[in-house]
Amino acid sequence: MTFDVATLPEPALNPSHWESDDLIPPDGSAWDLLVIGGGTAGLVAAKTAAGFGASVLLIERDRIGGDCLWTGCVPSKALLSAAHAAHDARTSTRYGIHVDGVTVDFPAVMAHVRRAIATIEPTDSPAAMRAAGVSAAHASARFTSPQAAIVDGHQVQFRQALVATGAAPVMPPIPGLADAAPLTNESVFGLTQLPGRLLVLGGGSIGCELGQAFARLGSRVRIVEAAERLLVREDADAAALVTQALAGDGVEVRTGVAVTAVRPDGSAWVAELDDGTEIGFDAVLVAVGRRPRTSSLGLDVAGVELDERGFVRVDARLRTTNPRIWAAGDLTGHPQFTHTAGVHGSLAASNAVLGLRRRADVASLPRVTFTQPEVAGVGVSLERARALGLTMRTLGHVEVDRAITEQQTAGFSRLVLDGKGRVVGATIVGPRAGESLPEAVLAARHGLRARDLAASTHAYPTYSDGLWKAAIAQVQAQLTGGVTRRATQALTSVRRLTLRSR
Ligand SMILES: Cc1cc2nc3c(=O)[nH]c(=O)nc-3n(C[C@H](O)[C@H](O)[C@H](O)COP(=O)(O)OP(=O)(O)OC[C@H]3O[C@@H](n4cnc5c(N)ncnc54)[C@H](O)[C@@H]3O)c2cc1C
Ligand SMILES: NC(=O)c1ccc[n+]([C@@H]2O[C@H](COP(=O)([O-])OP(=O)(O)OC[C@H]3O[C@@H](n4cnc5c(N)ncnc54)[C@H](O)[C@@H]3O)[C@@H](O)[C@H]2O)c1
Repeated sequence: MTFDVATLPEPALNPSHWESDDLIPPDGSAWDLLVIGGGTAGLVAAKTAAGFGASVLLIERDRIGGDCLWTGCVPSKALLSAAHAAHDARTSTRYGIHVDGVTVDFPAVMAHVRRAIATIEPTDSPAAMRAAGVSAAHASARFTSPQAAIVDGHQVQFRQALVATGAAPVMPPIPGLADAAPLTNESVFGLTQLPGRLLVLGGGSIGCELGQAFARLGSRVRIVEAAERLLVREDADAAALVTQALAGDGVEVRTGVAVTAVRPDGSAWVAELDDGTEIGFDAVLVAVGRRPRTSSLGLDVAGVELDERGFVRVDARLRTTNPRIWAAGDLTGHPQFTHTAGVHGSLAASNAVLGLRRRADVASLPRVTFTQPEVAGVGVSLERARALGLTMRTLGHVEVDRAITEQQTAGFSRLVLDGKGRVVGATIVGPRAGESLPEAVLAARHGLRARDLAASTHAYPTYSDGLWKAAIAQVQAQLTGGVTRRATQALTSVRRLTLRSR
């Protein structure tokens, strides 16, 4: 079986030819800020700098909007929403609602995915950039010196520059894999037919999200993950709940094994695993991580060093080893999220243009994996909390009334607290967990304590009750232990005596 992996077909979705602005800066000599890469980091940086009155030239070689808009967050979340709708229809019997004959119209699902992209695209478009005061050019850029780059054959001088060229999917060197035309995030959203049997290499965020999406849309999905478990960056018990949900979706999860070779099998393919087993498949999606896009940029000529993993080396203020060049987003080695790219792009631009010395936040960056159940986390993980001897409060969602009313109790809310009771981490697993996370992010960022969360009334019945109840449990534990307990008991006795004597 062969899949027609076209690039996104609608003209509105393929604005690969757009008019470039003039490459000559307004003062005729040098741009205040040259931004290379028009993904989230570059876009936010360019708009921020232009907002401060800087002359800004943004260079993008493909589509403005980058991975998030075209091949990442937006299409994956749109695909997941369709898949979850199919799942809800199939499983509504538990609420006494019977839906017969759920069918998936895959081309219509993909049209929904493209509509989501097309609706968001105008906010990131070249026109939007111009409206924000940014000059944008459709070209590749390469540094030719620490203060100049070549763009479309033209030398461009800059006072400062920001590199934001993102990351690309890693392709493992498995013999025979290339012959099977492996899908990546760059091609999977161009599928026009649902794969019958989909093999997914990698059980990280992409593997779990897209593995679940395709399974719920009707593919027979197998995920092969080299590590001992899925979602290695999340708490083990959170990952276990996702593994359980995937099994419920019919996904076969194989961990601790690796594919050693791929060979053809008629019109399909077979993957050979290092435990001696084999998996037959029609299409394979590779999601084993992403490598920074740093080649062909002339970074060496510009004096910009890479770290030992190949990411652009930046200091806490996002300055590279060339003091005139900054970097933000997926190519820096910071967690690869759109919100990180945006916040760091803005921060790097502010530091560059205004000469500020703001430092990038790395301790309270949120993470959300949009499977069902959703997994949301910030700060210190369970494993690290144990190693550091920190306090943890975990509340199972069997105690959250909203979860009970929705029959979605397979989840939990966890707070990690330091010795002073300050929130230093949180993990939430359950429906819309990412929507309950921000208060934990706020707490971790501003040193709030469990008692601050406990003292803030949460609406009933919401999923945020989970975190609230965990905070209350912590406060109650403090009140019923040691000195505090003796003090409250003494107060109660005094009050009792006072009232008796009246
Ligand atoms: C399937 C998938 C799902 C994801 N889901 C989420 C999610 O739900 N939430 C989340 O927070 N994150 C998600 N991410 C991660 C998120 O997409 C990235 O972290 C984010 O897009 C990084 O932005 P960036 O600006 O660093 O890079 P990019 O978006 O990759 O932008 C870099 C741009 O630079 C351009 N470029 C490269 N080289 C040159 C050159 N030499 N000259 C000119 N231009 C150049 C590229 O064409 C590209 O447009 C997802 C990623 C994937 C793959
Ligand atoms: N919801 C989100 O925010 C979201 C969604 C998707 C992607 N992303 C971002 O994109 C990045 C890349 O995603 P990803 O899933 O490709 O990477 P990842 O790092 O999250 O996971 C890759 C997985 O592949 C495994 N692996 C490596 N080599 C392998 C091999 N040869 N065979 C089998 N397994 C192998 C690794 O052990 C790891 O678990 C993520 O780090 C994340 O930051 C975010």
